[in-house]
Amino acid sequence: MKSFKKYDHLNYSLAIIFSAVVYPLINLLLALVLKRLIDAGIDRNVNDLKLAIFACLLVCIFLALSVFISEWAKNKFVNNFSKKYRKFIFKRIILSDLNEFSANSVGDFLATMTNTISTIEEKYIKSYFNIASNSALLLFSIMGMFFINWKLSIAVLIVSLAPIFILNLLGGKMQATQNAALTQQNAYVSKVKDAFSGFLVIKSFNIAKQISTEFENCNNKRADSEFSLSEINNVSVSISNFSGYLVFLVAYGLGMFMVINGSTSIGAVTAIVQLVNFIVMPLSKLGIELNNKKAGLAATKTLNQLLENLHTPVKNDSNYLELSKFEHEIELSNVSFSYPQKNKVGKKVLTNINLDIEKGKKYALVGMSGSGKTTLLKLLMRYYKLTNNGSISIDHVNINQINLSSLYHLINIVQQDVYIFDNSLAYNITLGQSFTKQELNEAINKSGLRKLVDNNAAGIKMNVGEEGKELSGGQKQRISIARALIRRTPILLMDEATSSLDQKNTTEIENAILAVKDLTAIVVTHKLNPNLLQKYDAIIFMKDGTITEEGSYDELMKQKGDLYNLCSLTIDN
Ligand SMILES: Nc1ncnc2c1ncn2[C@@H]1O[C@H](COP(=O)(O)OP(=O)(O)OP(=O)(O)O)[C@@H](O)[C@H]1O
Repeated sequence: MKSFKKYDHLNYSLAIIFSAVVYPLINLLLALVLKRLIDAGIDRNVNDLKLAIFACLLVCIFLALSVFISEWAKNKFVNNFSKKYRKFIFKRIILSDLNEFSANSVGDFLATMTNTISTIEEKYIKSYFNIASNSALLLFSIMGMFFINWKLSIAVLIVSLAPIFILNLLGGKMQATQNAALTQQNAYVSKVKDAFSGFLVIKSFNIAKQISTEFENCNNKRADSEFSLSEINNVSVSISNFSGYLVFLVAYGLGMFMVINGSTSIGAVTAIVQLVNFIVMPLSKLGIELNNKKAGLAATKTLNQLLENLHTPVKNDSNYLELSKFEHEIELSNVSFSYPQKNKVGKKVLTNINLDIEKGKKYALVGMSGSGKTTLLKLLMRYYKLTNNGSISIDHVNINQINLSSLYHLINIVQQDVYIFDNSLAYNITLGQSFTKQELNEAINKSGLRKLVDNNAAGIKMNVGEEGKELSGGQKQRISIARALIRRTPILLMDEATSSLDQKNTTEIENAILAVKDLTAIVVTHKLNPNLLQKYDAIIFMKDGTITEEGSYDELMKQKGDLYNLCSLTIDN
């Protein structure tokens, strides 16, 4: 809890003061004025009785006020905690590196942002306050009882404390069961996510029945683990209830014996029974809350394990260089790369790549499937960091030393798989950043989206649906191209960005990119159109993770090497 207080110090302190100090104190006062009231009645002392009634009324008002303030402050704290903690976790996830993010499934993150955080809020945070207030209530009530009659108090205490030991034994089992329940809940969220995201595959391959069976297994395990949890809760509540009844029996029974033999008054027994209420109730709640806290702790551990694998974002980016312009060249020197793998060394995907990319030139990156073209672009985007093997620099500055936001002002990528947000067409191009109307129109025209905009009554405000379901594959790719063009970064990477477009549209878009004078572009393409390839300053040919040829289209065709062979293969087919 220590680390959670920082989310709202003021309301945390208010809640603790009112629930763990003010409320139990006033409660104790109520028992004492009640004793005065009953004894005044039995003594037939009207003045004392009037005074005691007035005092009781005042105490009741303060009691109600203190409950209101402590609940308000507690809810406010939980509310602020919930806002800030979710924001903090979301930021940690969204700012993580691509390889750290890919080490977990999206379902894991979804479950963390829903189930795990809710369990921490509901079980850990709320139980913390409840434990504090119930412990204080218990302590003040015991003190009051001892003050009124210590002998009766000892008997009541012995009966009250027995169930705590029994409940404590259940705590370990509770934590293990909660862990298991959380794992099942997370698996359930992942399964549901997979089923709905892969709806089209499920329909097309006729596997709805099999997926339903998988869901049923997962759902049964989730429900069973929830039931095990409720069973342990049920046992806790029953033990607490039974001990509660027993405490009343001892307080009333023994108290009345003491009244008969004249060692205490009826007022004192009533006050003690009133205080017993505040021993029984907190005791039964404490058992439950201690178990809740253990369950909440288990969720906190799960979340911390996930965060441990995500790097802490650097607050002060001053260690990194700001690069505001691209003036000369990108240099790849001895670049070798393997994708990071858990507990083993991954297969080498790139070997000793040496390449100079000059400002303003256009390069076509060509090669067989799996030869490493996409990987090369990913390294230029610094999605993965090169560690020992080689370096990539822009204008002689190693990209590992450039701060990411300034790097992405220089370089941008259009990928084959486009993620479309459930928002308007304009939002999907600007991504919520501000651009002028003219800039937006220019990007729409160059990416070939004009017809789509003009044919829709809502124009650029048209909603494209969840994951762009109201768009064709080609339209999604055009949006991705518009996203890159509007940003006018001096370096543009295109990874089969026109694969869903026909030859005419591909030619139009590639021509538009080739025509941008100062733009440095690397375009991965499988469409080996001689008319287009001739327009590139150079063609880079990749094979098995290495560059085997580099030169203009005419030079490479004359060489009759890899490009020639690939083009012949394409024409033959
Ligand atoms: N995230 C990854 N983890 C491990 N290996 C990967 C990963 N991504 C790609 N690879 C492997 O790296 C190699 C190169 O893949 P890459 O996607 O760079 O090739 P490519 O030339 O772009 O292929 P294509 O033309 O089919 O898109 C392949 O053998 C692939 O299996």
